Amino acid sequence: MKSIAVLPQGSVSHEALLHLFNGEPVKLVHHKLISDVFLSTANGTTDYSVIPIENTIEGSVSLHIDWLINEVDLPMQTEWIFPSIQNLIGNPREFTDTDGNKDFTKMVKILSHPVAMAQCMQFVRKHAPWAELESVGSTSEAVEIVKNNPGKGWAAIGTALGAATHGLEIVDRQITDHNNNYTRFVLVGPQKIDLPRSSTGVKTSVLVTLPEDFPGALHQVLAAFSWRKLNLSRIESRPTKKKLGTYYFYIDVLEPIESVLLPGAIEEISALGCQVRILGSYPTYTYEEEKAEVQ
Ligand SMILES: O=C(O)C(=O)C[C@]1(C(=O)O)C=C[C@@H](O)C=C1
Repeated sequence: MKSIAVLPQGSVSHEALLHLFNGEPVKLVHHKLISDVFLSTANGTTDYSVIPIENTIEGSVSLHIDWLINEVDLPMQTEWIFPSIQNLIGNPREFTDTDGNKDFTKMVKILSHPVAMAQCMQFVRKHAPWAELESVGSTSEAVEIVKNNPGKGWAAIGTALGAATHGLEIVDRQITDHNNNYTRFVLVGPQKIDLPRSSTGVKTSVLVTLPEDFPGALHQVLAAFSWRKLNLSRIESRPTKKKLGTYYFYIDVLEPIESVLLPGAIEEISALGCQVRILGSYPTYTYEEEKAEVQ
């Protein structure tokens, strides 16, 4: 049975993983921090790690992309999209007035994962702008902390599964600022994986470092893809962390690495003096509702 490292039970990552495996038995190894999720597969304890890398509202989860680039050498083996549905979770009796109406004036503190918190900032500013905000390692850790601190006016932003896991109630349902809130997850690990569902596409993620003092280098890199009509779905720059003003370009190409034209493009880019690293070439799975909304 495959073993998979993932954030704690009831996190969005956990929900997303259950969706991807669609009932196929897997051994889950939960970790409080995403760094430990990465390290678990990097040091061989688990076969794969679940990593959130991009969100509709918040954009790239930069910390996780930086880990993939700088801290570990774990190929991406699959990518899938899953909705992040966030709720306000706590003990409703703490947030109800004497007439039984919702009353957030006693909300002292709201805890969540920083990405989940950012997805709900309009709600927070509107209903409890006075509340202290505290970031923790996952939405489910936030729920657990609230559960362990009753009567203090604390609430968590998290999933319905997180509320059920820790025996707390949903005070307000679906509080995300935009309805179409999806997260792109990747499964990283040394081995390819076969999944019990059919993929919706294939992608290759490439990391390109440009040579210094080469005017027009990025233009030439992009030209190597464009004249071959290789479709790019994302390009993003990240600091190399080695010298101020030097960047990697993270590029997603909608082709498998073994396609006819992609190896030629990579050769051409290397010949320009760029360093090229393949982060993975893998199947992608689109969430059905998201596909319908985008079309
Ligand atoms: O805290 C969680 O529940 C997570 O799975 C982490 C995470 C993230 O790192 O982006 C995953 C998806 C959500 O959109 C918000 C938080």
